[in-house]
Amino acid sequence: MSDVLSVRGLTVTVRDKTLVSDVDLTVGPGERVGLIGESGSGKSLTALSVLGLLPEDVVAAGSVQLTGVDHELIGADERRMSRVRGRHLAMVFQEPMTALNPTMRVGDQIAEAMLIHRTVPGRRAARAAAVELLGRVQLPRETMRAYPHQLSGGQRQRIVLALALANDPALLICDEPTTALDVTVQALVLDLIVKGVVARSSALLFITHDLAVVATVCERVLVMYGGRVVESGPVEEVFTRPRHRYTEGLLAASDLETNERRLTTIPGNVPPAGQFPSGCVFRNRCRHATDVCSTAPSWTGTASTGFACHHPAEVTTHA
Ligand SMILES: Nc1ncnc2c1ncn2[C@@H]1O[C@H](COP(=O)(O)OP(=O)(O)OP(=O)(O)O)[C@@H](O)[C@H]1O
Repeated sequence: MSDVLSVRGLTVTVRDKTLVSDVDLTVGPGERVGLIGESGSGKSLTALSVLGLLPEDVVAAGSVQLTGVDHELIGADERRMSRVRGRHLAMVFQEPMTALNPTMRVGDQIAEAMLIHRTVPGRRAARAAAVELLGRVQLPRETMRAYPHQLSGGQRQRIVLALALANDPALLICDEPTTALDVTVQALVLDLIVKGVVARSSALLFITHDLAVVATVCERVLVMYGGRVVESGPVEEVFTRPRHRYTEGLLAASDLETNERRLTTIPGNVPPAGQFPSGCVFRNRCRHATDVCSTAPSWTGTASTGFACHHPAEVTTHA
């Protein structure tokens, strides 16, 4: 099957300064791809180029193709891009308030997103679908009547996720979606993002500087440095056998343990990397990332039955 997103030779410039150079990037159907790199490495500009949301003085060149859209996205005018965004391509940014209308009830905002793109037959169906979407992000029906300011940061980000997924986009782009959230709700929002894209077979491009999050959420990763992609590959491969010196440094500076190191520290019935059941969203990491499981690991299970991480707060089964 052909790629959902295909970025070829993307270069971003401001006046005579090149900020992103010759980036190639693909995301396959249903694939979850991470884009990592230090601050200023060009991750957000790459995403904004795909979304057609670059600031006025910043110019993108190259090619961006999206499945289901029969025109080139680079250089497409705002009229065309507004038909693509929210329908074929959706996004969740760091700050949920920037994506929400403060004067409108959130139920109406979700319903409106479907009505604008005519993916539902009418207002009644849109409201019913909005209630269902709220349920999928674990918010009660009553949330329909809430205004954004009446909700917590985590609840708002779940509304933004419901909005983003409302029209079953082929691709969801998340740029640091949990960075501004309290650590206690970060894991829940990440889990809902993964469940949301898996349920819809949507592809995911996930931007973060947090390697533990990439290991939890993504299957493949691209590493950016100085506006270029310097390394890419399956997450386990890049994180255990980095080829580029910058990736090595990034790993060393993070609190992410390599599979090898972690497996030697985890007692019990944990198999070597690569033997985890295919389709296991969290692979050999629990959703609590390194904080709890690497210091007090407690894994049980076998390759045939799946694995469970027994965290005090909850049990995550990896099947
Ligand atoms: N409008 C602009 N004009 C000039 N330079 C810009 C503009 N926007 C971004 N840049 C520069 O482009 C480079 C890449 O920025 P970008 O926001 O893509 O980085 P990033 O990897 O997403 O970083 P972060 O993780 O901090 O968000 C940075 O050096 C930034 O200062």
